[in-house]
Amino acid sequence: MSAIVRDTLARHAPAALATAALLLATMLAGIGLLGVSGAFLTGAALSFGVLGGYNLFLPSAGIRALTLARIVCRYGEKIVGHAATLRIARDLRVALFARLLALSPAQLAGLRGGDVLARLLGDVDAVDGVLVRALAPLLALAAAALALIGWAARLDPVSGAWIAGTSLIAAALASWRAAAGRQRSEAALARKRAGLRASLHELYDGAADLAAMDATARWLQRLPLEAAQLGQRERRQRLRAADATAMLGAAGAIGWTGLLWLACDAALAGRVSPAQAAGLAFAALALSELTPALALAWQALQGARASAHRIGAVAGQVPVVAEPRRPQPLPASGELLLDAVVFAWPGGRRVLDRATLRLAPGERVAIRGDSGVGKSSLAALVLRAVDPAAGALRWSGVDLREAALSDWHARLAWLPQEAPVFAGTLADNLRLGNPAADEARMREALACVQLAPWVEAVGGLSCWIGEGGTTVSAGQARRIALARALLRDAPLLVLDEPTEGLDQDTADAVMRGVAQWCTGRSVLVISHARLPAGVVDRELLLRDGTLYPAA
Ligand SMILES: Nc1ncnc2c1ncn2[C@@H]1O[C@H](COP(=O)(O)OP(=O)(O)OP(=O)(O)O)[C@@H](O)[C@H]1O
Repeated sequence: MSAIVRDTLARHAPAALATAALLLATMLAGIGLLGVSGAFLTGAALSFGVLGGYNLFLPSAGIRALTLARIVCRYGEKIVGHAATLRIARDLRVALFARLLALSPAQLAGLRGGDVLARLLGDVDAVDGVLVRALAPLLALAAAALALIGWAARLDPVSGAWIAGTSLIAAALASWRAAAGRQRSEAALARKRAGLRASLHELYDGAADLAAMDATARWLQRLPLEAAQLGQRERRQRLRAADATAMLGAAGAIGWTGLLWLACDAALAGRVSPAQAAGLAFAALALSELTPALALAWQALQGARASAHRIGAVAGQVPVVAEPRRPQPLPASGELLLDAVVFAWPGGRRVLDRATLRLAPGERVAIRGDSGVGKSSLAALVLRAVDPAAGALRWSGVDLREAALSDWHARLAWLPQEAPVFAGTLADNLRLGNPAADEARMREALACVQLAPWVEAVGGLSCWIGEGGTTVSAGQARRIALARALLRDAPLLVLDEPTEGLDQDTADAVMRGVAQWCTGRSVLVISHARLPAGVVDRELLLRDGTLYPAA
């Protein structure tokens, strides 16, 4: 089982035990209720007409007490169990999300976006219910069976042995039905669910492109097929659960018929009173009614194990960028040095080969180079999304591998190549860069990226922007993301293609504004475009993994 699932469940073990205890109390109250009722009715019927021959009050008080206890315990079990389930879901999602964040994009590259979402939602759902749907019922049922066996054995050892034997057979039947190939089929089911979710996610994400390519119909054809396959598997699972339940029900009925015969025999032989024999038979009946739940509990356990495995497959990855044991303090500002850096993506060619760059405090440097030459890879190294194979990146002499990631990221503002625009107001989007930025500062940043007239036209900073920037043009979205990066109060800015998609005049005006805004801060600009004079202090060309002064 994955460590984050094990640790999360272990943290909630007291709640799990409380749930199992309440469920056990509910079961015992139910068993006792039927047993006492059976004994009461039989005793009362047999003493009919005998004045003062039967004490009606004690059993009827017992019945009332057990009824009340059953209701209260059931209520308590629901409250405690569901609260624990929700807390487990919360903790697991947070822990898994934190693990996902620590992984480099390359480590998640093998997973479809929808699949990651499926692990965060569907698989966590399957695991969080393991207490209420599987562990608590299994524990409580075992304890209730033991309690009944103990009581029955004291009353009549033959009946006790019979209940013990039939309970063992029921448990063996349930685990046999759960074991054979079940783990594999639950894993396949979880994979199919994730696959369908991922396809839907991609359909939604790429709807415009699919429509433009006239490929929507072809894509849509896949969905019913995937849904049908999933439906088929789920039906098969349900049938298996139904047949295991029926099997357990039949075993329980046969076992109970045998017990009825044994109880009558014990009464006739005078080993127990008729009322006790009836109590025994009815209590065993209550237990046999509970045993079919074993099948569902086993199935929930297997489903949770398969999902825990899927969560572990993602969460168990070791982040390629490790945090140092004893982080070195990082100066607030300083020189960035790429010192003979060598880097290759896993399985790829050397993208950087002893690349060296010295970026003095307040200096602005542009890096140019052909597409695919490694400019964004260099930015990934600066961000420490990955670490170099040889050489080092240093900030004021401190190797970045020796510093805490959060400390380093606090010194950075980054505009990625595919910067997202989030659903919310323009102000919400800008404050992601700097939560303390006031309206005047945000307006200045927008003016710097040549968006001031547009902001007035759309009604100000409270203008709503759709998810992915659906209500703004690509160039506007790019500039909103750039303004967000500018607002961040960091000594080093890394801007990856800041003017992509802009016309030359606007691009030049934006870059002049950026240069002015960033006076005193270090800037690393990755750009295909020629920058206007004065925007950067130096231009470098990345070729064959090495940085050269640009001509
Ligand atoms: N996450 C990644 N995993 C594996 N390989 C990658 C990854 N990112 C980039 N690469 C590879 O590294 C090489 C350099 O890519 P990079 O994105 O750094 O180039 P670039 O100069 O920024 O290109 P462009 O100007 O087109 O954005 C390419 O061959 C690319 O396929």
